[in-house]
Amino acid sequence: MSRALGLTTSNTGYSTKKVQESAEFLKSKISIFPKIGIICGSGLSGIGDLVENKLVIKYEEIPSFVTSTVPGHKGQLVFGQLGGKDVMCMQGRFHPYEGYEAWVVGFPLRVMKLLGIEIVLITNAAGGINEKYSVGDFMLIKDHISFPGFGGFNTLRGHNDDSFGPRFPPMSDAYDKNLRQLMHESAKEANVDQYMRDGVYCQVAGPNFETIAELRMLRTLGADAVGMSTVQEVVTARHCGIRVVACSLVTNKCVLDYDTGLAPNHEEVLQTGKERAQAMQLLVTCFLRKLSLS
Ligand SMILES: O=P(O)(O)O[C@@H]1C[C@H](O)[C@@H](CO)O1
Ligand code: HPA
Repeated sequence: MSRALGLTTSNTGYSTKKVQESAEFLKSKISIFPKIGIICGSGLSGIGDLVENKLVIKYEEIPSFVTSTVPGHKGQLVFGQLGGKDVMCMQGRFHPYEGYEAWVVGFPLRVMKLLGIEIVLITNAAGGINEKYSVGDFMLIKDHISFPGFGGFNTLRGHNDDSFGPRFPPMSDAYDKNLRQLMHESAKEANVDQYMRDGVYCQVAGPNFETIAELRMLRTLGADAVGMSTVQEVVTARHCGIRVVACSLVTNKCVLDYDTGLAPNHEEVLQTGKERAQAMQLLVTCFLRKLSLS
């Protein structure tokens, strides 16, 4: 708070009390406490459908949770087992373009932290900028560029709760090296390594898809794929010490040339998700099987 001028910060961001209320509610419903969180991207909610011995909790039942408004995002938490591990799976995420503040988008990660989650596996649908990428490829995220973040739309903006993490957390180690290595090994085992890329994910605010000039700029800046999510989740997770592994499904090729007549659309994104659902599920399941927890 800036009291000297009689001012207060306009947005204090996370309310620890609200995070605790959500976590307490969930603790009252579950009997097994998973160490792994999963976030399903657009069209990828099938990962959550595979969870065994499911306990499903709708977002609207959870205190202080908002709802998913985007087709392809079911808006529910699934607790159970996948790949032999206890997991907590978000079937549906929150995006800035839905009108949610950045801290609201990151909120579930703080709830995960209070529930004891140590690793989060994040998936998303993204447009392929790198010309070597094909529709249906997976891109293991090695780093990110956040346009909303540069613009001040940062999940950590406002009051810092030191009990979660430091005011100025590093992001140079955002994507865990060992988990990425394990994901590559899992891709080999799942026989999908021929589709596996390593790349830089760029988050834009959306909801419109990018112009050709914007995409050319992103390509020049080193982005391999572009999407409208993930970064607020990653930053919130890393701030409170949750390890992150994140994988994009390239659902469409970005249109980088004029006069092609091509235009991306959400139906195409969901369709690719459907077509590659099984491969993604296999990859995730293999990864979970190989993962050893402390
Ligand atoms: O939630 P993700 O990032 O997987 O969804 C992407 C970005 C937009 O929400 C949508 C565009 O089709 O897919
Ligand atoms: N741009 C931004 N977000 C996306 C895209 C895209 O081309 N495809 C899926 N999500």
